[in-house]
Amino acid sequence: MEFLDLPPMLGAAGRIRLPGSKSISNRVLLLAALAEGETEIRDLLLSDDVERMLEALRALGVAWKRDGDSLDYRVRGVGGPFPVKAAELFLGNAGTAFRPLTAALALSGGEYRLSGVARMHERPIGDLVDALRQLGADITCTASEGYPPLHLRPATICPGGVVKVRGDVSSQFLTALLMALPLTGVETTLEVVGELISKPYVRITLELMARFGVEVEQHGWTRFVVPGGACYRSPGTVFVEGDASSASYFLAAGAIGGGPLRVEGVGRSSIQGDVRFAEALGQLGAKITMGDNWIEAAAPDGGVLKAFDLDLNHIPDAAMTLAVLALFADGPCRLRNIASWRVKETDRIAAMATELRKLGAEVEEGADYLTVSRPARLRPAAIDTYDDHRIAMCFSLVSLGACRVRINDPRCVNKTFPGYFDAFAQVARPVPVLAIDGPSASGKGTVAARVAAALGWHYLDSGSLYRLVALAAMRAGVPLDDERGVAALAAALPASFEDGRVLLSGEDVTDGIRSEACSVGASKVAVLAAVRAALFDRQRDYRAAPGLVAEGRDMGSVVFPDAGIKVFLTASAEARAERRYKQLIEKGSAANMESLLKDLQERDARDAARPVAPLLKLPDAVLLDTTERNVEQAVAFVLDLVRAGGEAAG
Ligand SMILES: Nc1ncnc2c1ncn2[C@@H]1O[C@H](COP(=O)(O)OP(=O)(O)OP(=O)(O)O)[C@@H](O)[C@H]1O
Ligand SMILES: Nc1ccn([C@H]2C[C@H](O)[C@@H](COP(=O)(O)O)O2)c(=O)n1
Repeated sequence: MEFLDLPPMLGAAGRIRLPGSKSISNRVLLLAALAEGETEIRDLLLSDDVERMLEALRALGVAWKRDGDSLDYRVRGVGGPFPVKAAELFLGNAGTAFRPLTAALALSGGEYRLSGVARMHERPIGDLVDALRQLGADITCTASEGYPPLHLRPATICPGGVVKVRGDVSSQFLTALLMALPLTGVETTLEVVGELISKPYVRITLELMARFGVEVEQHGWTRFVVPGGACYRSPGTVFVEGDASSASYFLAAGAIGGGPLRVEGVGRSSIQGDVRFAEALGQLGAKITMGDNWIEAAAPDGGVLKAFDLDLNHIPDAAMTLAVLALFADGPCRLRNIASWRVKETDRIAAMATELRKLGAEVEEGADYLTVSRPARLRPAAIDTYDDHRIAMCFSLVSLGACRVRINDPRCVNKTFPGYFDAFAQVARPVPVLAIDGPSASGKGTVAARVAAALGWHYLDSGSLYRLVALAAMRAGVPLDDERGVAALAAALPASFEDGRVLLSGEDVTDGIRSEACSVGASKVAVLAAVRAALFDRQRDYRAAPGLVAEGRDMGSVVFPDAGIKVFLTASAEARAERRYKQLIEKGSAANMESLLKDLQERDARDAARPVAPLLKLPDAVLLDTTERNVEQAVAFVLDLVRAGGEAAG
């Protein structure tokens, strides 16, 4: 499974230009296709769901053209029902394509088969099918009644009168009927049965239909009269707003990551309901400012968001972002009236509850609500994303809680925001890491500890972990080449570090792990892949604000490959043996230069030749050879490098 590891972040600020709105893009494409005349669509969203709509339109006889590599498209409308009367359409998991196309095709007098991915076939469409059958449409649910795939056959459509449609499962059913009914040319009334959910999305539909020349008479949220004799006409050019649901992740990042963080492409004049996410964020204490086409968020005074209890029926998609923000609030939070989450890309109530719990949150899940209580400390976790773009995007925010997080299958964001993680990386500042790797006795430990002290950063001596594992194995009588046995010890290593002392099960072993037996043992257990894997997360947990200096053999290559500065610190084998010799003599231990040099060369060879995480100088590491440099000079060199942002050369 592909995954993306996000390190803990220090904060987030900056500006993001949002991709186009998915809801507007797919509605405008369909309206432009059914309209008379050519429509120029600017800033269309480029994503999987929009691709599905574009492919379907082409298969249905609608000519469209992209202007070079831009986000601008020209659609030549067919001025009525689709001209192609037989087609098989695969619509992935795009609800905004599947539902409206079902309605438009049911009224187009052809034979069509519509299918999608497995999850699409679990998402209900029965309410829309029932409504279309009232008009005379011939629709068969080929696998299971009420669910895709669908088979549509030519039928005698009898428009006019009143068509009833349920509005309490998905507002897309009403949207689909509203957009398709002008194809009949006959005035028809839609009556909503049950409480209409996600009303702002219906508002987008009505607003866009009006731009294409069809004004629907609206009676509250229960009756909609689609006029007779009306047909869609191209308005010429349509600009697609930025996606307000996508804006939610960045506004949230500004609120928990300090900010200010500005999103461009949506604002006060937006027709998307999800701009009201900003209002909700304001209720949590975030500082929100807004212009016609932008919104900016910054952390509340005091830095902590207020706990909330909100009805989120009007912003079901952006509400997922609030579920993650509950991890940053000062008390238990409740998200109410979100039953529609159950029939989205996945059962989002169940999925969010499961993933929030992995982070240590206490979550209560109801039919249409979630309550979330943050843990005292977030626990790093691998988040499953259920092929749901919004789960991937909203859980990226966890990294702003001083917590590393793994996002499994991160490409699922392609559904609506293919460049999401690049955009997130533009505004989120990771906790910096300085990685110092090099051979034994090169001076890494001495230099790293001094640099860390000078910067006020944390310090990781990764070699001491391998030394501790070797010591624990020798004490437990586990052979050093017993990979499973040693890895089991490494996974549960009862080690701690206090004021420069190293403790194993509470016993001070600071000097003990520096013995030659432990040095040789460490280099033996370090070749075992399972041991390295067992220590991997433990090392990554050292990354904490304000920064980390990590030293060892694979800090820059494996444990912190995204380290901002990488140093390869070395010295000639003779210089290193001499330093080790002096070190031992000063401690009152016996030492022999010749055997020290031989041991060191053997260990160098073992560290460099092992197949897992071998010691090597990475192309992006700065070489620091200390053969002719003393400790102070080496420390000054590294500090200069940090101050220059890692650009100086060795
Ligand atoms: N540039 C230097 N010049 C002279 N002596 C140095 C220099 N750097 C470190 N030393 C000395 O060399 C000895 C070994 O250094 P240190 O323990 O920091 O190396 P190391 O690379 O961390 O070793 P190991 O990998 O075995 O833990 C120490 O006594 C240290 O004071
Ligand atoms: N990241 C690391 C750190 C250390 N090792 C190995 C290499 C040595 O043989 C042993 C002890 O390390 P030292 O204290 O000398 O730095 O552990 C490693 O493989 N990877």
